[in-house]
Amino acid sequence: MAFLALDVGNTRLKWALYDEPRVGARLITHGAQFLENIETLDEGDWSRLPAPRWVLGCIVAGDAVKRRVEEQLEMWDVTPQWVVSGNAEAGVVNGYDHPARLGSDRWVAMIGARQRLLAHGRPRPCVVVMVGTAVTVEAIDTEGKFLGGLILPGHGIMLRALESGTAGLHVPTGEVRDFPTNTSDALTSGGTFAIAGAVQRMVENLRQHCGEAPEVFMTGGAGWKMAPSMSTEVELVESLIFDGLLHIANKRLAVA
Ligand SMILES: Nc1ncnc2c1ncn2[C@@H]1O[C@H](COP(=O)(O)OP(=O)(O)O)[C@@H](O)[C@H]1O
Ligand SMILES: CC(C)(COP(=O)(O)O)[C@@H](O)C(=O)NCCC(=O)O
Ligand SMILES: [K+]
Repeated sequence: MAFLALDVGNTRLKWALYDEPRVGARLITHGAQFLENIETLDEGDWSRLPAPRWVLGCIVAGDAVKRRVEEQLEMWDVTPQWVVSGNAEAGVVNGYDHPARLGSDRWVAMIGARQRLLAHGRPRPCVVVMVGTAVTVEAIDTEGKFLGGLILPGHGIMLRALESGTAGLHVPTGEVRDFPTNTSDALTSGGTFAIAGAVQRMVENLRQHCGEAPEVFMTGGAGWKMAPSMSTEVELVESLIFDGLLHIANKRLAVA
């Protein structure tokens, strides 16, 4: 019986259909839509899918978007479940001041990352970077406690902020250069190294805290653009949120 996993961010809805709500389930098909095109899903991408028996997702895009997604899901006889960040799940302990206020995408990605880390062998500290509309950089210690994380603007927001706040920064996208010598390259490199620098700092903070170099996972729609410019080794895992959702589904749904 099929399981639909959803990740609704501030720019795009990402979806993945699996044959079961279980770790190691087979991916049947997947896709993404920009939020402005959500209304096309029921008659478009989703129209020929086998009907899912379960839908589990994380959403950070607000209630209006959530209602629009739920309207599309009415094509099937299924009630979606949305993850709320909790105090602890799948071996990750939430150190946020108010655990439920942590973005559920961040929580789910950390659960996916921790499981992947444990599958690699001995527990280690890890940093989880998500490069989407915003960029988040999370720190998890050796025991699986989420110590805290950074939120910074993504590439697009950084560029739009500079464009709207200045007279002379309206230029095409440039290249990432160590020493940029034109405005386009200066802007593109500035944004990229702002993110890379934040990650490097968090890696150092966590290494100092835990006494061991962390493993670094990167995900998100713009992760592939960031990964080559990182100063530390990163593992790019596009499916981190879906991996986390499968883990949660495995516990909540597979036994039912
Ligand atoms: N096909 C694409 N077209 C435009 N931007 C893309 C595309 N794929 C990835 N991106 C980049 O990824 C970001 C969105 O990534 P995503 O992980 O979907 O964000 P969110 O989870 O916040 O919705 C955009 O801001 C853009 O920089
Ligand atoms: C930080 C975020 C805006 C990231 O959103 P995204 O880039 O994935 O669209 C989102 O996780 C969010 O709204 N979080 C709630 C506040 C918090 O995590 O502290
Ligand atoms: K996201």
